[in-house]
Amino acid sequence: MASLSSFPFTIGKSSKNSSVFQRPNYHGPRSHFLANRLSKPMGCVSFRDSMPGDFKGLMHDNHGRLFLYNERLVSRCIRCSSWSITRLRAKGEDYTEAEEGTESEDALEATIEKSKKVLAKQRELLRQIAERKKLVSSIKSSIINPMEVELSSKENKKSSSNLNLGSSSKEAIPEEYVSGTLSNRNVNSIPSVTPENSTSDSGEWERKAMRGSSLPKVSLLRDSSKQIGKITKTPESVPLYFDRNLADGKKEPTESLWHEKNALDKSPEKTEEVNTLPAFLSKNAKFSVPEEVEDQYLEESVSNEVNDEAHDSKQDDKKPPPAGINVMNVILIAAECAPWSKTGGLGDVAGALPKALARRGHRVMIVAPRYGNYADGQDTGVRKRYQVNGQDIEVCYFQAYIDGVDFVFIDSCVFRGIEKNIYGGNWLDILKRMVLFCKAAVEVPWHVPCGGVCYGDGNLVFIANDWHTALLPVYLKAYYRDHGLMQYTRSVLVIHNIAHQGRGPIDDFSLVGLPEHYLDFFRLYDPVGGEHFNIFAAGLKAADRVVTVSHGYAWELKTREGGWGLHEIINDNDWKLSGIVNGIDTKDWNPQHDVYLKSDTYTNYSLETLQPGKAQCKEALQKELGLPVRSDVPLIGFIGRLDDQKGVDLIAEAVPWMMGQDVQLVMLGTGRPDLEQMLRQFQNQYGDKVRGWVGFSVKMAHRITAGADILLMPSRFEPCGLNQLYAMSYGTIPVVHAVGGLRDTVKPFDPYNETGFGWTFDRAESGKLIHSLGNCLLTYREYKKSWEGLQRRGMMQDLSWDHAAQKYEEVLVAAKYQW
Ligand SMILES: Nc1ncnc2c1ncn2[C@@H]1O[C@H](COP(=O)(O)OP(=O)(O)O[C@H]2O[C@H](CO)[C@@H](O)[C@H](O)[C@H]2O)[C@@H](O)[C@H]1O
Repeated sequence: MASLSSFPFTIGKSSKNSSVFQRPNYHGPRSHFLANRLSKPMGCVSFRDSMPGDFKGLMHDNHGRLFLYNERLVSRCIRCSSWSITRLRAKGEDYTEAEEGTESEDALEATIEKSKKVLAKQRELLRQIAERKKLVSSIKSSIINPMEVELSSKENKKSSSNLNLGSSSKEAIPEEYVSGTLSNRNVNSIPSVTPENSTSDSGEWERKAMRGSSLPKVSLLRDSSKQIGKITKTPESVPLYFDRNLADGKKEPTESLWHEKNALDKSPEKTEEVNTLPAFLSKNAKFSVPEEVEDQYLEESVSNEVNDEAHDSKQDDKKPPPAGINVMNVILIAAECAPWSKTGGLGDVAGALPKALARRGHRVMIVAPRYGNYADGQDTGVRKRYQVNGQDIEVCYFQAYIDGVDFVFIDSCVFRGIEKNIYGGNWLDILKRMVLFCKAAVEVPWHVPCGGVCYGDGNLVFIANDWHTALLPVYLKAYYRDHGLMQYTRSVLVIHNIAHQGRGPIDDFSLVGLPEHYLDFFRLYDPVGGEHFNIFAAGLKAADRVVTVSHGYAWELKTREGGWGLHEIINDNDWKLSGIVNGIDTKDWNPQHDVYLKSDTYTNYSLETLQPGKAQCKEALQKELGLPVRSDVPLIGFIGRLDDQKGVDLIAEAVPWMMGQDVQLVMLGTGRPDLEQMLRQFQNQYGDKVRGWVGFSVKMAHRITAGADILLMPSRFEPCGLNQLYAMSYGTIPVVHAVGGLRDTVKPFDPYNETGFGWTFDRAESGKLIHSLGNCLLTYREYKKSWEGLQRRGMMQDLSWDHAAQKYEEVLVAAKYQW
């Protein structure tokens, strides 16, 4: 750290406006409870985006505790993590008394000296604690050993009677424990796993513990009497709940089924009350925290700090994660998550963004409903009950750790069996499902141990998605932050599609279980709906930050046409809105590895094998769909929901023209019955040229993307659009309406400079579509080199989530420091 004396400043009086930067300086028990939920020291902290302009370029040490910037000394209270800022005075600078006080130069120097001593003492104390922790750790390992030793070999029996402290105890430890090979073989027999066993930073040990799925889930909670979430059964011992009604084929939870199922849920033998905090729905719930819980958090926090200190030297030679000092705990919640549940782009994003954030070093969880009996995910044994419209509904939590991400699936009778129709049922059914989901999701960081440890609320940010989960930021605020809890937890709401808002009559407010004064968050008037209840509106107001999925759409949302009645709220909250273009999951959507191209004469291909590979896929697609197998005919594809948004009617209007061309057209989609019928009709009418596949088939979507030459996306509006991104990465040329994310991502072809990725048209009209498609077909037929150039440029783009994840991180950090 830069020495204080090397700076040309002396300490002056605290700046009057410093309070704007200060978190409340609590020192009572509650505040420690909260402060310690900051989980671990934040490391060095940059305020770039969150501090006012004059704080840019903050200088700081490596542990986030003391910073010097311009004329201010910024320090962080180690006990409660609050910040304080002290104005420094430049040497020789003359301040008036009224402004800066009258401290003498000597007194100020003395203060600096005193601060230095305090810091040195703190360091020394931390060092000592680290030493002791190491000692305790080695004692614990020695205690574990004898149990294993008895099981494994008589030879090592000696060691159990020979427990020594410090280095000598190491001799008693069989080699396998020291080298760490134990975890692969006998992990179930370890009575407890503690952070002290780890050799890396606390974030890392949490992740490592999570990988060992066979570890007893509660073993990391040190003292069962102090556990926050007491789990009384191991996952294996909890019977899976099987709903006969659903097995019998009753799929959609109707109003009566809703009641019926809850009656089942209430059966005493199935109910397993979990003693957890906070339980805001319990009648006796009080927003207070028992002493012992606070103690535990205090202990854990100190332990984390100590571990961090102790491991500093080891970390030095490790490559830090890209997120560096900005590493956070992130919980993304979404109504769908690919590959388990998907009706469109939201599922793709929920399945991929968390992984990209995890690659940057964040601890990331995705929470989604458990619609089916997913093979992935173990029952954590945690049971909770929530009130929804006067009914008491039980949920349980399943958990899996995949690709560095914790997947938590919320299981309840109201979600089960609707994986093919996740937004099915009437408005009230859907609303109740989302209320239940959001109430359960906001408590996940308290109840669901991932790798043995709950996320807690420190350094935590929720990412909610679309109206289905827009209640979460509201619950976070109403149930917690308004009561002084979860003060350091933030929420970000992502707009994937503003056209769906969760609208209902104003009376529906009574269903969401919020205090009366929250009605104004939901109340909205617009000429279409009149005065109504609007969930998206409430989420936009309550969230700390709002993201939408492209820059173009961020702009459109603020217009009367693009905001769908919410433009005024969005304009009012413009300061917290960012546009971030989606990425694609390059594991799933990659022509080189695509699993759906490995059979039925399809083939994987790359930039190097583009021509033969794509030609083979085209031939395979034509065969599979029963179209004439011809390599010279341009094959045009469309994939998407059959509704107004996707501009299917524009394609319909263009079909007669298209059929006059030598082309083939393949359309895959599901949605509005009249549009589905239209697809069937085209196929009947133009059997040798058109195939209309009505249904949802991920396999066909991949195969069309690979086998088609051209992808049509005449969307009337498109927040981002993923199909054009998939198409470009498969060497398929997009022809799109230049709107929202389509305009952002498809740079029009410039034949003079041989740049661009496809064709765009500027108005959602069939004539414009025909014009662009005509130029595209001409290039396909007459300018083979240009065509190949278009394909190659598209494939060479980095469309992965990594770039977008970095942008999300900036938003998360901005939210974190927003007070
Ligand atoms: N019948 C079918 N069979 C198989 N797969 C099908 C299918 N119909 C659609 N799909 C798949 O669903 C996804 C649709 O993604 P989009 O981005 O086009 O859609 P959507 O409008 O749902 O999402 C909203 O959210 C996303 C994510 O932010 C935004 O990109 C988008 O603009 C916004 O409207 C793609 O993976 C596509 O292949």
